[in-house]
Amino acid sequence: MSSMGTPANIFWQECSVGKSDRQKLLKQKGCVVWITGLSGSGKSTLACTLGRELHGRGNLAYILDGDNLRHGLNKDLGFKAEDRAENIRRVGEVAKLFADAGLICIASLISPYRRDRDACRALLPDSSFIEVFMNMPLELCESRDPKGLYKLAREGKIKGFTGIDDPYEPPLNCEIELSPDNGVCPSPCTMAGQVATYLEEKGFLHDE
Ligand SMILES: Nc1ncnc2c1ncn2[C@@H]1O[C@H](COP(=O)(O)OS(=O)(=O)O)[C@@H](OP(=O)(O)O)[C@H]1O
Ligand SMILES: Nc1ncnc2c1ncn2[C@@H]1O[C@H](COP(=O)(O)OP(=O)(O)O)[C@@H](O)[C@H]1O
Repeated sequence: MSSMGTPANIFWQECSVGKSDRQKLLKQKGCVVWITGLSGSGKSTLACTLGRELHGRGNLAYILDGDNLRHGLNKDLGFKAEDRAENIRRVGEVAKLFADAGLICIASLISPYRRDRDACRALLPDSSFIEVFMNMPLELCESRDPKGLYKLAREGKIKGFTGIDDPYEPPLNCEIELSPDNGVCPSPCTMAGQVATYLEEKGFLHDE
């Protein structure tokens, strides 16, 4: 069996209830909000705050958080480039299913490689993959260090830590870039509001 392309002797099964029917039911359009950035840049905080904001507006959203998925679906994966690529590929496929279900899927992962993120983008229909770049300086992320992982990485106790001795490739053409304003990081509510406004303006929060 090949790991690429369409497997032999496998046929696509169509069903009578489709994505547009589900979107009408939910009164919204399925999409993927993909939050990328360094550890400690605020990805999970933004994902949760945005999830809460959308819930308050009556929209159905679901969060796929890298840390959480590594407890189950991706528990067999580590942090080598191939493992990160497989991690992102699986989450991209799951996110695609959630979007097809009609949900606003919020994926929050470091996803350090541009190629892996672009492969996820290519899975989604036009403009329904919204890449949000948490463009926070390494010094800020490291000063937060809520899990103590930067400290361990600096001490050489974790090898291949993103931003320390492993790469992070910033997006070249993301839909939304969030960064400090005059050296101050905007509040989670402000940033979630900015993403929600984008979704509203692009028509994802309604079905018409
Ligand atoms: N080596 C190394 N590099 C980066 N991060 C590490 C590493 N080891 C463990 N962790 C913890 O794993 C969380 C990142 O998981 P992700 O699935 O988002 O990573 S990736 O997208 O596959 O790169 C990440 O969570 P966040 O801090 O929320 O980003 C870390 O807590
Ligand atoms: N906008 C923000 N302003 C101030 N502190 C923040 C903000 N967003 C997140 N934080 C704090 O920074 C730390 C890392 O945030 P987190 O969401 O866990 O980042 P990530 O998921 O990217 O690792 C946490 O302690 C969190 O409370």
